[in-house]
Amino acid sequence: MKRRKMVVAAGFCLSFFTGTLMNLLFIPGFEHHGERVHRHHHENQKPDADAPVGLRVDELPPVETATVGRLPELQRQIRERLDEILRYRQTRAHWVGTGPLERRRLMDLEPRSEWEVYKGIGKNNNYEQSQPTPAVSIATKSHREFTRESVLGCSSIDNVTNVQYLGSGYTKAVYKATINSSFSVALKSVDFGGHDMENCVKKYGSSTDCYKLASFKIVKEMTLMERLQHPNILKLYGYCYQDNNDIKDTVTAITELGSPLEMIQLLQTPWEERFRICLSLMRLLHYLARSPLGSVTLLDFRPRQFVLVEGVLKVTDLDDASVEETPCSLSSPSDCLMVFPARNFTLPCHKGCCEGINEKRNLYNAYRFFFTYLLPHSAPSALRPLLDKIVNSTGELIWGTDETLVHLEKVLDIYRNGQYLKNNTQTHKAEYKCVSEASIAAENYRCWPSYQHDGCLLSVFSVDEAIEVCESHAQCQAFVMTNQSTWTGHQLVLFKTGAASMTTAPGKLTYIRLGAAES
Ligand SMILES: Nc1ncnc2c1ncn2[C@@H]1O[C@H](COP(=O)(O)OP(=O)(O)OP(=O)(O)O)[C@@H](O)[C@H]1O
Repeated sequence: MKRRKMVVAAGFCLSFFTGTLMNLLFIPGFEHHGERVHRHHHENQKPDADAPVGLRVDELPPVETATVGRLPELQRQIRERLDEILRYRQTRAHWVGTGPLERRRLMDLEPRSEWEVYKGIGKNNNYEQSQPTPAVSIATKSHREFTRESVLGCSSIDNVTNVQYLGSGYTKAVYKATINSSFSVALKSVDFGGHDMENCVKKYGSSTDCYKLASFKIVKEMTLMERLQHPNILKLYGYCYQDNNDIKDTVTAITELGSPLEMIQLLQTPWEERFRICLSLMRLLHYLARSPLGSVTLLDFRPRQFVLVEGVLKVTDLDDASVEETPCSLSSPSDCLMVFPARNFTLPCHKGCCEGINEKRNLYNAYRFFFTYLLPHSAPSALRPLLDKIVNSTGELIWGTDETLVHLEKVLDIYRNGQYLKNNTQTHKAEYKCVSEASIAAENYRCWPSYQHDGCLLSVFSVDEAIEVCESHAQCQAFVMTNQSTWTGHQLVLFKTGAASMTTAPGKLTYIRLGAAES
């Protein structure tokens, strides 16, 4: 009990700290740059920078400090957000899971007052009492075992260590924390000092209600994480409701931990890794186009909405996801106009809805934020025509997610099987001597794009490809076939300027260019 209070206090301090940090870091124009189409948008949502023309976007009224008579409006917004969450939870047609959160959900949806329904959403107090989290076993279990068997709750985050601030956006603050000294998670909560809370309190003067509105974004995100199960959607491990000093029932989502996507850094990583990100993204969009909840669009598609987990791209920010179809009438073609900064598209109106608008918006955003930068750049030359076709077809919205994914999977297949290599009939200029169980300790040189900062570590399909690479580098006199491989099964090879520092190394093979210094 005492410890819980301390954690609550710590949580409050963290929120305060984040808020202060965000205030210090606030730069005008920091807001969103994704487009937005949503019938329930209102002034407490993030501002639209390039919302599509012709689609229904509410006007954002100026922020006012006068709060008198405005609370019913705030209540309406809370109600709308709650209704949206309930819609996601009530879509039973494609019901997939039977996890503990969902079992709680069925109990939670018994008709009660609005406040009770709110408090019931995702609240796991009963679950915690009936099935205490086996804290001791956490240390010995893998993520998969761990999350399949248990849902994390307040008791799991009571004694977290290594708490580190990861980032924050308009509404939420995210921290990295270690549970039981062994299991790293991300903790997401409402940022008390964030723009969302600050603007709302300024306008409506009720921190309790503003918190409720903001926390529904986290509840929506948790609901979607639970309903949309896919390897490229961040896993929800659990959640905790606890009383804060001022506000009752503050919610913390406990999710899989990732690392923020740094586009500049990505441009410097090997093509194979960048291709992996694009393929992960496409697999995600393919799933979202026909998800159990319908066709889901990510209204805010900036790279910062995604994180990397062991090289795999996963979406983390789902509070701007929407399954709403855009209504249209045949007499008004502009209803289905999608406006992006560089170009516009008009989609067909079919049975009162803009056909495939959610899927197409995701695809074009994948093109403009990811594919153009990450796909063709420094790809194996034999794959360039295929990759260019993928980039062009998504940029023109010629293909849907099905076809785009088929083409990306085909690229993966060609790459995995080494079919991108030129016919190996060509003879190599030099002869190489193979020394088994050996490696070269020093004699490194730098190359680009290397998997290692201070050496030339590249992935190859075969020894022949390694020889080709070595012959294309003026410094290369030897190379070590390591026993490590990349996600495609390609082998990692360390290229060297010589073999003077050769040592015994089980499992590794060293190739020395004949005529190179060996002593
Ligand atoms: N699971 C995670 N692992 C690592 N970092 C994360 C994780 N979730 C979020 N982040 C980081 O925290 C930041 C804020 O999280 P999030 O996007 O959910 O907040 P938000 O308030 O909805 O932000 P936005 O204004 O972009 O919508 C993200 O940009 C991301 O860099």
